[in-house]
Parts: sequence; structure tokens; C-alpha cells
Amino acid sequence: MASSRRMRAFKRWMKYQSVEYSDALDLIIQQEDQQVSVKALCDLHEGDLIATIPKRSCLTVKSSAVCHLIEDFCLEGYMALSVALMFEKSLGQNSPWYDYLHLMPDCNPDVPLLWSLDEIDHLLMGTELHKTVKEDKALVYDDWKACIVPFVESAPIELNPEDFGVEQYFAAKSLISSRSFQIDDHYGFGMVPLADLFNHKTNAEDVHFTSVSDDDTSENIEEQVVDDDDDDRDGDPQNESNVASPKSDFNGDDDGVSPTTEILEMIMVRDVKAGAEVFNTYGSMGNAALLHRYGFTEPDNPYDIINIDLDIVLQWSSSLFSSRHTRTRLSFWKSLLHLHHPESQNQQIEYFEISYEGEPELELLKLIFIILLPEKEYNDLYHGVSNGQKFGKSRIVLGEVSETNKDVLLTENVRRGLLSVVDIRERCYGLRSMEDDVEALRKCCNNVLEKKLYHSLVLRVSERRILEKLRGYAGGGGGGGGRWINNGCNGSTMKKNV
Ligand SMILES: C[S@@+](CC[C@H](N)C(=O)[O-])C[C@H]1O[C@@H](n2cnc3c(N)ncnc32)[C@H](O)[C@@H]1O
Repeated sequence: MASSRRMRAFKRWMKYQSVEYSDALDLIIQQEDQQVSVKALCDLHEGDLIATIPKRSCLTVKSSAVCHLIEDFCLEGYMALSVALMFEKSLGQNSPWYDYLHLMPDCNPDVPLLWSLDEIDHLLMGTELHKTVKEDKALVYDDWKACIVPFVESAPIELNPEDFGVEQYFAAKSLISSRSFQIDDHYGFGMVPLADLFNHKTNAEDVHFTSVSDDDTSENIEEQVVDDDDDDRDGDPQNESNVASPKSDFNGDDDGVSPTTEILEMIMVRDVKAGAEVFNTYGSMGNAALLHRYGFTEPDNPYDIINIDLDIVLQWSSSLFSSRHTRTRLSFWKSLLHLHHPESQNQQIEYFEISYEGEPELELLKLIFIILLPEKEYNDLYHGVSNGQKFGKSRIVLGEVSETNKDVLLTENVRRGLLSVVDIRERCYGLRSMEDDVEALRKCCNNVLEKKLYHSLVLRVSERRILEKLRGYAGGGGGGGGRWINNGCNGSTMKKNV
């Protein structure tokens, strides 16, 4: 079978590259979807060293044969690694990584960056990823046009434009986002053979990936390089002193560091029984981040969150009050924010986070509270703040309230306001109700054909469950509030303030 041949060739390649791994590991390719996973052939124990990977066997910008071209052209970050990857692929069997690349899929089709616009609109509507992925697609295309095309055209060696086409670039980006690791300061980030065959499990990983240096110090590599938003425009500038000279093969190095003695280690951090899969962790991420970067989700992911856009709060406010009212209250909320958090002066707040438990960020409650303040209360508060007075009920509440006692802001009106904001957010998911989604998820299988549907449904359902919890919080589950129902702005009525 072709896949077992590729696996055998990869194993021979690892031997040649001095990538060593325990006999107790079984590298398995599933015929159905060609996904690789790692299983324990016998019991593994915490502390067992199960693999060592020389850093020079990793495919990075530094180790690629086009390192000097990439650096001369000042490509950085994801763009630089994509070029290195596309170049090595273009070499076919002449690439030192051929057998490794041959085992790797051509792209990761599960990563939404590779979904069609129709799929994105249909499957991700309303979710945290809908807008982001559409923007990603446009940005990645722009990067290709603005940087990759000129790179290929001006390269001093002949490069076949077909190997660096837009499809190849998107494919490389999907692989890098889902399979790259930060290695160290010298190599930066790159593709790490063997380590990238382990699947992820949230909060229950079995293995840790560690960098061991010459001086015997070790550093835990907790996460893969995951920040897909960190596109090359804002990547770290190259450290001049750390730039290796051009290399034509991947064995040599001449920047004073001796990577030949540097290895990456994989060490068990818990016992695993024979026959069980051995999992790594890609970090603590909610389902939106997992789907965005890796193309999968996990049911009941405790790192899930949902964001409520500021625009939604403003939309709700405008449905009750004049646009002038909304504008002045918004600008007052911003000035209070800057007063209490001077570090926020240069930050643009565009959304509010709702935790897995359905708890809104304090600032969302403050904003709703301020929008709903009756005119007199608001004027007192406004003048109190302007004059630097240290009294005034609302001022005291807004000044002293914190994440731990934010429930004091939950007046009846704020609760109602919050519920209306949730209604607007919920409408972003379109006509299909939560029950429809749960039912569709129940019927859908996480198989090759339905992967996109399955993971997008898990994302929709996880997000909507958080909105349900937020409803519970707003409806009374949040406790507190009594103090301000009696003393504060409870008397205000929600009517259009025109
Ligand atoms: C670093 S690779 C892991 C090895 C991969 N299975 C392979 O075939 O080479 C990361 C990719 O594996 C898949 N993956 C990893 N953990 C997973 C999980 N818990 N559930 C579903 N897919 C997972 C996703 O496609 C992800 O983008």
C-alpha cells in the first residue's frame, strides 16, 4: 500500500537524519483519511524519553537551501517559512526532506483558510471565525501577490512560478499553521519531523516537547507556533547577528552555534497504557482557535469563549436611544476606561469577551450600565468625574467595581439590556436554531466527508451554549445586583431618548 511505503521511507529517512524514537511507539496512517497518529505498543511511563530529534533535521528557513534568497529579499515569519517549504517541495527527490515531505499531506484541507467562500459563509456564519477567515483569505492572497510573486520573479536562481503559485502558497500556509513549532532563537520556527505526527488533546497531553542545548539547559516547547494572525507584516524583525550565511545544504552552519549537538526531546509526562494513543498539546485553545489553526474542534472545550462585538452593543443602544445618546455614553465609557486603565489609551476595544461559564467581561456591564443611566444620574456622574470628585454613587460603583464584584452592576435594566444584546448576537447565526444545530450535530459524523460540517457545528453549538449561559447569568444566575437595584438607576426606563 502506498501509504505504508511512504511511512517506511519516512522511517528510513529519520534513521539517516538521526531522528530516534522509542520502539514502544507505533506510527499509524489511517487508510480512510491518511491521518497519522502515534500509539503506544507497550506501557509508557512518566519521565520516559521517547524521541530525540536533531534540530538540523527540521525544515526551517535557516536550514533551507534558499535561506540566503529569503533573507536577501527580507521575507520573514510565515511568508519566509512558506517559501522554504514550497522550494523544498519543488525540488522533489532532490530535497533533503523529500521522504518527510512525502509523508506530509500536500495541504491541510480542514483548515478554514482553504475552504471555499461558500463553505465559509454557509458553515461559519455567526461564529467567531466567519469574518476572520474571510479576512485571512484576502490577506494571504495579498501577501502572495505583493511578496511571493516578486520574490520568484527577481530570484537570482531560476524558480518555476508554478511551484510558488497562489494554491501552493495557501497549501503551505495551511501546513505551517497546523504543523509548525517554535524551535529556538537560531532556527526560529519550522517543521519538526516526528513531533508533528502527534495529535492534540486539551489539558490531557501525554508528552512534552523540550529543547536541549549544548549547555545542558532545556526549555519546554509548549505550543506549536500558532498565531496565524501574526502575519509577516508584524513578524519579529530578524536579528542581524543571528543570520546565518547562505547554505547550500542543510548540514553546515557557521553562525557560532553548533546545532549538530542540539536536539529536541520528547518526554512522557504521564503514563500511557499499551494500545492507547499518545497525545501532545498544541496549547490551551478554545474551539475557534483550534478550528482556525488546525482544522478541528473538541466537544466541551473548557477554553471556549465567545466575543460580543462593540458594534452589537451600539446596535442595541441605538434601538432604544438616539444616536447622540449612544455616542456620548460610549465616549464617556471610554474616558472612564482610560481613567481607570491608562494603559488602554492606545487600545481600540472592539469586542467583549464572554467566558466559558457565560460571564461577561466587566467592561461590557459597565458600558450597558452607563448607556442605561437616567439623564440625571448620568449628568451627576459625568460632572463628578470631570471635577475629579470622589463621591457620587455611580462614580463609586464604576470606580470601585472589579471583576470580582461586577454583579453590583446587574440592575434589572442592565440584565434586560444584556439579554437584548445576547438576542442580537444570537441572530448572527441565521435562521437555524440552537436545537437545529444540536440535532444536525447528533446526526453528523466526524468522518472524512463531513469533517468541515462536524467541526463547524461543534463550534456553533459551543458558542451558542456560552450565549445560553450568559442568558442564565443575565436572567439571575449572576447573583448580586440587589444593592444597585435599590440604590442606583433602577428607576430608569428604557425609552427612546430623542
Ligand atoms: C501536527 S498534525 C498531527 C498529526 C496529523 N494527524 C497527521 O496526520 O500528520 C496536526 C493535525 O492533526 C489533526 N489533529 C490533531 N489533533 C487532532 C484532534 N484531537 N482531533 C482531530 N484532528 C486532530 C488536525 O488535522 C491537525 O491540523
